[in-house]
Amino acid sequence: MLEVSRLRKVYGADPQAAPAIDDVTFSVADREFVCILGSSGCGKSTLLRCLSGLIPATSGEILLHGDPVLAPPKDMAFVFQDYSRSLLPWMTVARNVSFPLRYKGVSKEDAQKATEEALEAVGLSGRQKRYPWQLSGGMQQRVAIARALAYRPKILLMDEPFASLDAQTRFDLEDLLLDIWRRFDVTVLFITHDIDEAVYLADRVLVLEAPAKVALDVDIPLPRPRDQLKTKQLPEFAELRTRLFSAIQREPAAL
Ligand SMILES: Nc1ncnc2c1ncn2[C@@H]1O[C@H](COP(=O)(O)OP(=O)(O)OP(=O)(O)O)[C@@H](O)[C@H]1O
Repeated sequence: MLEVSRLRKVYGADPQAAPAIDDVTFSVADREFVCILGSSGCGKSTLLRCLSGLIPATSGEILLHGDPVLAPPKDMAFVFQDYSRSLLPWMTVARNVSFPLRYKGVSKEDAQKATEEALEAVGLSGRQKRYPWQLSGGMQQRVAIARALAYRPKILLMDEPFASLDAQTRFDLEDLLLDIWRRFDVTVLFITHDIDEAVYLADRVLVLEAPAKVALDVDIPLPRPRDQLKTKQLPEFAELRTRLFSAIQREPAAL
């Protein structure tokens, strides 16, 4: 369980500066898939960076399984939008996936096994000896996902991981992620500004409004497994999309 209460973040030392996050409270249950939706600049990435322990909050509390998050927790992994900067170009695909495991104290044999399993899960078994720059953008993002998976996280934080990919690759990776989420029993917190993506993936969608306040918390009761065509044709899908779209446009009627 992840619990966020009264979180506030002001960048810099000036206490009068506008907050990037004002007053955010929510919780995420174990194995839940939660999407965070909000317009550009409303504080989504700042929120994720605070949750990951990469930057300190100005005030408020983040608890992961009851423990305060003050630094990146061991059982948390991240996938960011910019895969080209998160993969190390001088390391092979296999090394990119396995190197964080050394810092976790995993033996060489176990790291190799976890790497092979993770690369298989993302459909890249045959590319272990390639370098990231020899792969397409979608494949590079699969490597980043494999690296997160090999780490065996209990919670996966993803910051617009598919935003810079073409539509077909994006749909494929959304389905891959749902499959992985089901198989690996992981909690996922996924940031996006794509309403369809949020509704398609999530159990629950939180809408943030600037400066990062939770404006809406919506359950997504669509049946699983989901299907890119059939799920998106459901009338409930269209209703949820309209409701979230109105909330993002800040139409009071929708809130
Ligand atoms: N390192 C920083 N120093 C100062 N201000 C920052 C910093 N990072 C972000 N901000 C400010 O905090 C606010 C929220 O930014 P953030 O990147 O969290 O928004 P976002 O919702 O993720 O945006 P986008 O969807 O465009 O990525 C913005 O006003 C931004 O200018």
